[in-house]
Amino acid sequence: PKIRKMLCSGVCTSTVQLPGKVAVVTGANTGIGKETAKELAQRGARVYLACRDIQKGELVAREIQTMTGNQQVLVRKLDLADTKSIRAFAKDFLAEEKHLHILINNAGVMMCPYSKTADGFEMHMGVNHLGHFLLTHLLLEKLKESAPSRVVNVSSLAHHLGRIHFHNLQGEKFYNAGLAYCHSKLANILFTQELARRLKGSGVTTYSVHPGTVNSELVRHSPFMKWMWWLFSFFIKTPKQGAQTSLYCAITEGLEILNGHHFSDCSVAWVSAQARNETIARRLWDVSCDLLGIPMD
Ligand SMILES: NC(=O)c1ccc[n+]([C@@H]2O[C@H](COP(=O)([O-])OP(=O)(O)OC[C@H]3O[C@@H](n4cnc5c(N)ncnc54)[C@H](OP(=O)(O)O)[C@@H]3O)[C@@H](O)[C@H]2O)c1
Repeated sequence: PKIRKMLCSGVCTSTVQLPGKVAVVTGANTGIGKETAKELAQRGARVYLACRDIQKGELVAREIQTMTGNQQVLVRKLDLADTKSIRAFAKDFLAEEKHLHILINNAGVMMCPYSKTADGFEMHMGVNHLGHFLLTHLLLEKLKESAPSRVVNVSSLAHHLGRIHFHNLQGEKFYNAGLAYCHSKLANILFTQELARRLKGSGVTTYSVHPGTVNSELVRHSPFMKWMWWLFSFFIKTPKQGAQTSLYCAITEGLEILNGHHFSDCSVAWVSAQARNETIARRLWDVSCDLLGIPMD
């Protein structure tokens, strides 16, 4: 238990309550996203579970409603591997809701065999980075109108192994499933830093997080990783523990001065040299806009 406590530190101790606040959590039907949504609902927020599988989402929404007594837990369809679905989600959300105070870009895929999204993007880059990039762009005005508001991008320690190869962003030339995940998690941090720079003074702040090594379904595509997760399951975080840093960045008072920073175990964490490179962050922003057909400013 002592080793586990040491490895699984970082608890969000904030007592902030969230009545009247609106939150969206992507990939909220399982793992870290589900626990993050539960924590937000527990504090009284209206929480949208943005899931690609509505049935799974409804089951979880009922579970959270029963556990927290908060009936304002809603499920909406969002498939980040399809820009049409992202646009439809945003359109309906904007029509339905007056505010958005917390956006948690949590959903993710890891170590998929080479495959493409509906729009032809490599799956890791498409879902983990481009999907959330577009979603955030579409919801940005609402976040600004609702300020103070926050965007939390769930990245990973694995970003240290990532590189942004602009000539091979779609990974077609030399595909490695493990590295493809790392590249997309690096993109999450670069996106956060560029977004923070662009949002300065708007009242919207943004953070990237490493949730820790968490026992979840993320390793579903890799039998080896599944076995490793099983072997070390006693030492790694539970999804509830994994949700703490996202929650910390979403609700902790006074965190605005750390706009754009990366967090792990509810503290500021070190990022790789490439993740600190402003030129790469700006170029990735422009390339992402170009790929998604978003006008560049
Ligand atoms: N677990 C770890 O050790 C760890 C470490 C570092 C970072 N992270 C990050 O933490 C985040 C959450 O991961 P997790 O561990 O909770 O994994 P998980 O249990 O596999 O949950 C991932 C969530 O993302 C959803 N998702 C996948 N593809 C999607 C798509 N195309 N559209 C919409 N939703 C989609 C999944 O939906 P379905 O259930 O429908 O597939 C699921 O709800 C990820 O960004 C991951 O990279 C995890």
